[in-house]
Parts: sequence; structure tokens; C-alpha cells
Amino acid sequence: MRLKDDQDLFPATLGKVKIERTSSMLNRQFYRCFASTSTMFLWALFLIALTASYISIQSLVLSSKNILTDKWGGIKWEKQVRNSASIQKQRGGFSVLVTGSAGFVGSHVSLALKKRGDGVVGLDNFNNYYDPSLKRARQSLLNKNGIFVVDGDINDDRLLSKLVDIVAFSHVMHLAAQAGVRYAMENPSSYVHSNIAGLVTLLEVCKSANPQPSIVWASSSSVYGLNENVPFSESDRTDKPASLYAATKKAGEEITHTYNHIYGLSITGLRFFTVYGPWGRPDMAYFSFTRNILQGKPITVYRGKNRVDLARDFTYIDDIVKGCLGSLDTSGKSTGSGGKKRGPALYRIFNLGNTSPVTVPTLVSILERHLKVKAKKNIIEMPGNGDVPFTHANISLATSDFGYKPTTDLQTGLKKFVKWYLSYYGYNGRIVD
Ligand SMILES: O=C(O)[C@H]1O[C@H](OP(=O)(O)OP(=O)(O)OC[C@H]2O[C@@H](n3ccc(=O)[nH]c3=O)[C@H](O)[C@@H]2O)[C@H](O)[C@@H](O)[C@H]1O
Repeated sequence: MRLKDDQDLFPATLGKVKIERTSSMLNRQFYRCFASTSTMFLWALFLIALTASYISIQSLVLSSKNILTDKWGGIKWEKQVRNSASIQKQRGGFSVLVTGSAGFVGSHVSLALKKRGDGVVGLDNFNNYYDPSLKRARQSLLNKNGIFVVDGDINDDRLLSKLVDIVAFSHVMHLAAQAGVRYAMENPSSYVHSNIAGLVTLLEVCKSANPQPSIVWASSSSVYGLNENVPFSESDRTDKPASLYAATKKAGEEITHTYNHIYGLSITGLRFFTVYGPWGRPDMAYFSFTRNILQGKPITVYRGKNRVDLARDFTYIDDIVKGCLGSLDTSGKSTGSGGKKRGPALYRIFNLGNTSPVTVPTLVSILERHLKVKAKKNIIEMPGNGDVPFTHANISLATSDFGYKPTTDLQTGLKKFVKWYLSYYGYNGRIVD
């Protein structure tokens, strides 16, 4: 049936309307009304269905938020975490969460733990403080050795809680940090974010975990600041930091003490002394000097007051790794559980240095020898940027507690670094196959 047009339904002159026409008009109005009601009903149904599907999509998005946005979560992810944490040793092995595992020290420590049969799960946020492709390359090295690296931040308490729910970690090796002394003047908040807020987030999760893991973490030689007692001992005062970086590491030592005291967490802080070696950090002097020397670019060498050369107790990565493992092995258990202290736990701080400082110009001449290229040196007075004139570790405490004994001098260690550098980047800073 064809619906009549508007002229039939709505007469232009009301007085001229006939009865039969009126009745058919009523029918049509009824029909139209019914038609519009059913249309409305259909629209309502459609809207309800639309709302329902919107809500279910939203909840799907929310429930898979971890996978979509946080890059973690899901059954496959959990399986990877568990596999990576599993201990290969017959008896007495650890399962260790290594934060900053795609970093310089973190990657070396992770590999050493895995090699001796411990279970290792890595965590790294892959930030771009320096070239993230180097961090990704370290990550694939770890992957090849059966270590899964979780892509996430130590400030993410949901992620950390999830990790300690999935695995009863015996230890946390906390090496994630904002490093670098001079960069603290450019980006102060990143130091507070990682070295203070991130540390507290991690400690909060660890103190509530059941069982509580023992924690070993990276402090820094920079806490000695303007200390003049030589060599630097753990009992020396550390209340004169020269940079915000140093101040955040010093704050970390105080913060960890409170978590040990209140919650019974076993905590060991390691004061690393200018660590160097293969797979190192491109922001550090030995690394950037190598790059510039090979590319024929000048290097800036800072000099202290009264033309005194700056010196560092450069410490080779393999020695640091031994110190980290020795600390883990002797850290004892945390005594609390679920946020309650059950007794006193170890609180320790150790220097991990080399005990023989070398001046920066000597570092440069060793590099020149290994690279067989002369450096273009630009020597300037040390700017007021947080640097200290020298560092020198007294390591007797670490030696007596876990037999720490560095064996690599700067000459030997830099030779190994240069060998790695050339194989990784090639002669002109380009990557060779
Ligand atoms: O042990 C630590 O606690 C710290 O060690 C490291 O700091 P630093 O000892 O300052 O190492 P690094 O930058 O290699 O400078 C070495 C020397 O070269 C001088 N230096 C530096 C740069 C430059 O362009 N020229 C120069 O002369 C510079 O003045 C210095 O004398 C870590 O980076 C830091 O994260 C922290 O772990």
C-alpha cells in the first residue's frame, strides 16, 4: 500500500473534510502513531544494545589495560615471568628481581646470576637518558640467556605488586636509577622520580610482600661529596653532597634504613666507584672520550683548582659484579612478613671500589694507546657542576664480609672495553655486523 502524500492526510481547508475521509484519516494516524512507536522502540533497543556493547568494550579495554598500555599482564606474560624466575640449581639457589636489568651494571649482574643457576627476572623502563637501542641490545643478550626483562617502571606499584604475587623472590637487586652526576642540573626531577619516589615505591611493595625479599641496591661513591679523609671509609661523614645525584643517593641510604628498622627488611647499600667496562654507559667519560677520539672530535678534560688533575677510583665491571653477588650471598633473610617486623634484619653499606685512583689525563692516555689515535684535548677548569676532585675507596669492610677483592686495573679493563666498543660500534662509531 502506498502512503498518500501530505495533501491527502492534512487537508489545506478543515471545513471541507468528509466523514469517511475523516475515519480513514484516523486509521492512518493510528497506523502512523503505531509505526512511530515501534520505530522508537527499535531505536531504544538499538541504543540499549549500543550502550551495552560500549560498556563491555570499555571493560575489555580496562581489563586489558596492562597489556595495551602498561606493556605487562596476561597469561603468557605471567608464564614468562615464572619461567625466568625458576631456579636451575639443585639446592639453595635464589630467585632475584633485578631492577635496571637493561642497564650497564644490571645486565652484567643478571647474566652472572643466571650463569650460576639463580632465577632472574629483569625490570627496566628503557628510558632515553642515553641511547635506548643499547639497552635493547643488552635486553636481547639477556633474552638469549633465558632472562625475561619486564618493560616497566619502579614507580608502578601495581606492576611491582603483581610481580611479587607471581614469584616469591628471595632477593631484589635494585639497580634502576637516574645516574649521572652533571645531568642532575639539567633534569633534577628525574633524580627525585627514580632515586627517591621509585625507591620508596619498591620498598613499600617489598615490605608488604610475603615472603619479604632481601634487598641489595646501588648507592654511590658520590655520597662522600666533599669528604677529605682518604681513602673513603663507610664510617666517614656523608653530609656534604656536591650534586643532587649524590643527595638522592644519600637520601636513599636514609630511606632504606627506616624500612630496615620498621619492617625488618634486610638491606645492603653498595657505594659503586665510577664503574666502567664493556656494555657501559655512553654518558660516562671513558665511553664518550672513546667515541670522540675515534671520530676525530675534541674531548673536554676538566681540571681541578690550582691545576690539579681530577682523579677517580675507576672500578671494572667484573669486580663490581663479584661484589654484588657477594652481597646477595651474605645478605641474610628479611625478618618481616606482610608489612610486620618479626625481628632485627641486616642493614649494611659497603664501598665497592678499586682502591687505586687514576687521573683523568692518565685515563685519556690509556685510551689513546688502546685506540692508536691521539685525542684532541680541550682542558678546562672544572665547572661547578657537581663534580668532586677525587674518589678513593677503602674496601676493607667488603673484603672482610664477603671476600671482595678487585683484580682488574684500569689499563687491563679499558683494553677489554675498547675491544667490545670496536666490535659493537666499529671504528667510526658505526655498528659493524
Ligand atoms: O661513582 C659514582 O658514584 C659515580 O660515577 C660516575 O660519575 P663520575 O665519576 O663523574 O664519572 P664520569 O662521568 O665518567 O667522569 C669521570 C671523570 O671524568 C671527568 N670528565 C667527565 C666528562 C667530561 O666531559 N670531561 C671530564 O673530564 C669528570 O670530571 C670525572 O672526574 C657515574 O657517572 C655516576 O653515575 C656515579 O655512579
